[in-house]
Amino acid sequence: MNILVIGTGYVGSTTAMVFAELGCNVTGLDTDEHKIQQLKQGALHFYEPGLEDLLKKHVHSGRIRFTTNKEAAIQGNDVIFICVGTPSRLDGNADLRYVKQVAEDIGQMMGEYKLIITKSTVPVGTQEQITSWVQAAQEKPYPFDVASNPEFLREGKAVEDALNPDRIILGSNSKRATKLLESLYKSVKCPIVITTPRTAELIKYASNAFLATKISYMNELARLCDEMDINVMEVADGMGLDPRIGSSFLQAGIGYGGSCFPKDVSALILAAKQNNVQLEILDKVIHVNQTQYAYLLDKARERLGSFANKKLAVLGLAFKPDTDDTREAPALRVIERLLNEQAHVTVYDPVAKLPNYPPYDVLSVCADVEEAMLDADAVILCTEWPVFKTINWTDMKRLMHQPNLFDGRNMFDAQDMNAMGYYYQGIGYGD
Ligand SMILES: NC(=O)c1ccc[n+]([C@@H]2O[C@H](COP(=O)([O-])OP(=O)(O)OC[C@H]3O[C@@H](n4cnc5c(N)ncnc54)[C@H](O)[C@@H]3O)[C@@H](O)[C@H]2O)c1
Ligand SMILES: O=c1ccn([C@@H]2O[C@H](COP(=O)(O)OP(=O)(O)O[C@H]3O[C@H](CO)[C@@H](O)[C@H](O)[C@H]3O)[C@@H](O)[C@H]2O)c(=O)[nH]1
Repeated sequence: MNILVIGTGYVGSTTAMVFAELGCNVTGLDTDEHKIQQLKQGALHFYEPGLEDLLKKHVHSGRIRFTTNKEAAIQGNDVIFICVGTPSRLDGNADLRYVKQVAEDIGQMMGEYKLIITKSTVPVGTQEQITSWVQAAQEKPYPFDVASNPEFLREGKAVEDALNPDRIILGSNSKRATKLLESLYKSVKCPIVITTPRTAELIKYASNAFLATKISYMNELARLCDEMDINVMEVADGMGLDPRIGSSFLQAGIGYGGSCFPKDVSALILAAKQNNVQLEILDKVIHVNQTQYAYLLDKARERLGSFANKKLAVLGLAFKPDTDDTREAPALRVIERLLNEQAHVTVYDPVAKLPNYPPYDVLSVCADVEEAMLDADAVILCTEWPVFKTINWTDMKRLMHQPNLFDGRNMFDAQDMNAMGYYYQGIGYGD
């Protein structure tokens, strides 16, 4: 089967790879000439373990090709996956301008039947909107279907998640589309849920919001654990053994970030408001998340007296390990606050770069952990990169001005760090 994937970011590139692995001929289309040039060489324009190797394999075998030529790409493929971004607008709603552009392009350029499938995360009702955008752009009424097939991959684990999904959600109200979609996914071994497009769209938001809720619940519980002198990780271990609760997403820390949870929780709250329903739990989920980084900084400020003229080393910029993505990363909020309070800030991340806009553009990422920690009054650890476990913390202590470690990801054992002479504070470790 010939497949067109529109948008070659995290989701688009991964989707292209999945269908090439399933034996389809895939075309990846993007408006960004630079990304397409890189992809044509088999080089990925973002960091995602394992994905580049698979892309290279399929680019070299000719299973995947990349282009910026919309017309040829749309006319040459009957199955089209929309994988463009749906960022937050200022009011918190999803910005559908890229999806609309793609729908209009398809409407204008199609010359025969197309199955249009939305993988981007889009609000309930978008399938109907896409249908009307395509129709409005058509010169002749060629037949088409629009289906919803939300994506559930995690950054850093995109290959694993996309090749072995927990479930495939197919939202379709056309028999022809459902049949085509089922045949596309026939060799994937996981439950396939066939439902309406609106239900599929809501399943995506409801899933992300639920996971975000688990995290904020644990983060709030961690604050209680600090007061009660209880280790929140032991509480999580005990809770997680109950299969009704499950052991994943119970890790307390400095809060969730990324390109999905923050925007999707806000978009769901707004969608509910527009339907006269207030999702009060989710309002609190956001509040806890937005104050969690400050909770860790309060502990650090208390210890140091103030941040003014102190040297603070921030370890980890990415919103989670194994990605270079810093969208909504808690580390950025930490850095901004520290700079506002006149601290000298150094930063180290093994992969991610600092944004090139204020206030971050005054800093640069250190070449190594040693450079970041030299003469530091404290370390604020924001991302649990495995490489931080391999640091020789005893040697590092000698480099520091004061051995204070504030661990926003609960990576280390408090007793071990204390034994090495560190003043150590995690989140929800007790005192
Ligand atoms: N990143 C994730 O882990 C993830 C996981 C599941 C779902 N999603 C959802 O999938 C969607 C895409 O996310 P992403 O992280 O891959 O986005 P991204 O920003 O990394 O990539 C989007 C790509 O679309 C391209 N694009 C924009 N307009 C275009 C157009 N008119 N024609 C062709 N290409 C165009 C951009 O140049 C960019 O390369 C979003 O809705 C997101 O919420 C993301
Ligand atoms: O117990 C936990 C688990 C995660 N996080 C944080 O939560 C954020 C999101 O992590 P994760 O969900 O692993 O990464 P994403 O790539 O954002 O993936 C989420 O968002 C994607 C985009 O919608 C979905 O496809 C995925 O299913 C969903 O997990 C990160 O900042 C993590 O540090 C915690 O603080 N504690």
